Amino acid sequence: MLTVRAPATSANLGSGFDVFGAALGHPADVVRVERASETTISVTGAGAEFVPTDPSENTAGVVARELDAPAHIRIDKGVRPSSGLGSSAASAAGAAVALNELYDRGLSDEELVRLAAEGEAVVSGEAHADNVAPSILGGFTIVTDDGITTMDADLPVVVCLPDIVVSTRDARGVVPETVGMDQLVETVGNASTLVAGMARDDPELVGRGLTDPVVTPARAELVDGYDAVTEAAREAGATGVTISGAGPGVLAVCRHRGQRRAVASAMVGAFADEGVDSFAYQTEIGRGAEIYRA
Ligand SMILES: Nc1ncnc2c1ncn2[C@@H]1O[C@H](COP(=O)(O)OP(=O)(O)O)[C@@H](O)[C@H]1O
Ligand SMILES: N[C@@H](CCOP(=O)(O)O)C(=O)O
Repeated sequence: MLTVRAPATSANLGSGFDVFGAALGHPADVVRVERASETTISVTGAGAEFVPTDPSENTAGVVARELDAPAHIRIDKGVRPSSGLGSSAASAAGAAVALNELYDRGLSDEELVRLAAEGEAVVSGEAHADNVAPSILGGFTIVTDDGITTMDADLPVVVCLPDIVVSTRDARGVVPETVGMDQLVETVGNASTLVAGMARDDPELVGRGLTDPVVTPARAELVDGYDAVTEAAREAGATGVTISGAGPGVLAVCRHRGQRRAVASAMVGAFADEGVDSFAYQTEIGRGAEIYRA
């Protein structure tokens, strides 16, 4: 038996649609694997009732199939499904790391990310790796067709999770198919600012770089109260705010750790004013998947 803790992640970070991602200190999925002749899956924890146990529909089961590594897989969900916090990716990442170790396959980090992305494809319809990369590698990640760049980053964040469901598949449906040159220039500028901010652990630059004129405005329509929550977080001191992944989670970058409480409370309060219950994680950019032997 082998246990892996695979963290939640926040993809896109506004200006880096389908490219940027960051591991969060918490929450996380815990994936336990045991060799078996056939793969079985059991799921407990947050939103377990919404997670399929058929291996061909579960991201962890698809990873086991792709790696030809049958196992009894037990998933304890810390990351609520359809949250924008990479829930399905955390299980895929945890399974990839765990089964690679259990079966001694010796895959490289990059191979593990590609394998976990295949698991993700069962949910979103395509193999995007911007959640599985940070869940496996930790820190801030940049995923392109040419490879993965990782960066350690020390940044306090709040992620507020409203009690509404937005599936990644639906949220991909509202993304505009074309962009104008002005929007392209603005996005490149903001993405560059964000990367410089990550390299310097500078919350002002990262906050500025979170702004995106294309994807986030389209998706904000799916998140009740998004504008009010953004304004409240900024008033409480956040340097920048955006939708986490495909939503409905909302991510705010803070200047220092001590500020997270006020930002979290402002965001929860603003959602409540719109009649939406929510929970805020006060966290930071964190480590990638970790193996525990039991
Ligand atoms: N191991 C898994 N953990 C969570 N969700 C899973 C898993 N396998 C399949 N799913 C499906 O993935 C969907 C959630 O994924 P997604 O929409 O990408 O949300 P998130 O933003 O939280 O990743 C749900 O419909 C769920 O049934
Ligand atoms: N780049 C993807 C990321 C989806 O993240 P999730 O946490 O909502 O699964 C997208 O924006 O569609």
